Amino acid sequence: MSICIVVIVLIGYVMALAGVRVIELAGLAPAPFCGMILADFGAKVIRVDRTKVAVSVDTQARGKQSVSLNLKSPEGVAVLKTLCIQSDVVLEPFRKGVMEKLGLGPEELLRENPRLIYARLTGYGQSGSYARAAGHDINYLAMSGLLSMLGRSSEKLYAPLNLLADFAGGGLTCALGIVLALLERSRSGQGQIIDASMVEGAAYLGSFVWKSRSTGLWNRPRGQNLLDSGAPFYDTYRTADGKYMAVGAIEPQFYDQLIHGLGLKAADLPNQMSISDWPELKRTFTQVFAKKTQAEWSDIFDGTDACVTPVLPLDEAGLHPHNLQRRSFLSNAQGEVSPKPAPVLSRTPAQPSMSRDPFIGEHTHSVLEEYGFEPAKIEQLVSAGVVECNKAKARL
Ligand SMILES: C[C@H](CCC[C@@H](C)[C@H]1CC[C@H]2[C@@H]3[C@H](O)C[C@@H]4C[C@H](O)CC[C@]4(C)[C@H]3C[C@H](O)[C@]12C)C(=O)SCCNC(=O)CCNC(=O)[C@H](O)C(C)(C)COP(=O)(O)OP(=O)(O)OC[C@H]1O[C@@H](n2cnc3c(N)ncnc32)[C@H](O)[C@@H]1OP(=O)(O)O
Repeated sequence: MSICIVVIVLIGYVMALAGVRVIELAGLAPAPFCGMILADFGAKVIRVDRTKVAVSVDTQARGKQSVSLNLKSPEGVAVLKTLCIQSDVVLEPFRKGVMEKLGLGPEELLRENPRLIYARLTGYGQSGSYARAAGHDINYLAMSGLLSMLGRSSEKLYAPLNLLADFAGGGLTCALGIVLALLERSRSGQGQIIDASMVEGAAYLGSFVWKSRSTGLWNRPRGQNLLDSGAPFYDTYRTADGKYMAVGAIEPQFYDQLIHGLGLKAADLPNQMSISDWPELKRTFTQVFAKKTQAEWSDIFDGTDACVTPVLPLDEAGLHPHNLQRRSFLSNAQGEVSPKPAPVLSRTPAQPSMSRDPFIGEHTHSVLEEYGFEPAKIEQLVSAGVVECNKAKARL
């Protein structure tokens, strides 16, 4: 309690998710992101790691605590139950059926804690013939329909990193589900189960594509439409120094500014929306952009409405004046740079931890004590190999 007061005094406000207790079972990429979002906005997130593992693959552990627990032992299962009974959210990233096999399915846990929000983040969801199949982002994106639209004309399909299914359709969508369930619980007093399928999350993210098909926006083959790199005014261009500019000059008034900035004359060019002329116009833009460096083009287009921006590599994004002004990126105690949590809430913005990520099992002892385990019981669990405690000092 006193620590809580000190924190509030230091930061001056209570974060949106303060007081929310989350148990995150360690997973690959989407669930760790979901847990990090919740931690950034004030939730207490305890990641449950396996025992006998030295290094975590969780690169999104900001603000989390780590408990190292062997769920293959009945005592380990009992410990997890105790943690979940006193928590608001459990987040599990396993294949369908894994939690039930451990005796930790939603029926068991909700029976013991009816206020629990039981979030299940999987690729294919909890039902359907693929529910138990292994998969990764690219598979989920493929099944969502969206991957078929990603890629340039006459090139093969391309998954844009593992951003769309794992993180947008997966971790972020699951976090939305958790926040919605918390909001609803404040009225009903009841928890519920969240079935977050990355196929469906990614598909939902693409609602614009589905619902704009009748407009003709996607009528042409892949890579030849307005927003899929078909249009010359919505694409990237290489500059004289091998860097790139991004062009998004869709509306006529912005397109005029693009043409002006490029030093071209509208009268010498085909109409902006003459699709048959797009390949030729693209060649013209390509030649023009290749004549100046990225910095020179930025000077020309900065301060205009041409919708032209430099394509920044990760290590330059945080140094751009606009991003610096908004402090869009942060640097933690290790000097590691990463994006600040978004969006920004006016009264209670996220206050991400600046500390290093937890070592596996670093908080086993303190968390178990906090959740009511006597020191002698903790020692017994350690001796039996049910939990592992990793003393941070030994690692420094
Ligand atoms: C494209 C992305 C994935 C990218 C991941 C990469 C970023 C990383 C993958 C490997 C990493 C590298 C590697 O670790 C080596 C280095 C380590 C170093 O520390 C860092 C550098 C590394 C090079 C490192 C770098 C990177 O981190 C990597 C390259 C994705 O798409 S992620 C999305 C995947 N899909 C899902 O999450 C959907 C839902 N889940 C599933 O479908 C399955 O879980 C999945 C992912 C298919 C895995 O299936 P698997 O058979 O392995 O597991 P499950 O069936 O779910 O069962 C889990 C079993 O584990 C037991 N268990 C869980 N917790 C505990 C515990 N505490 N104690 C005991 N046992 C536990 C559980 O009971 C299950 O057991 P059973 O099988 O017996 O039922």
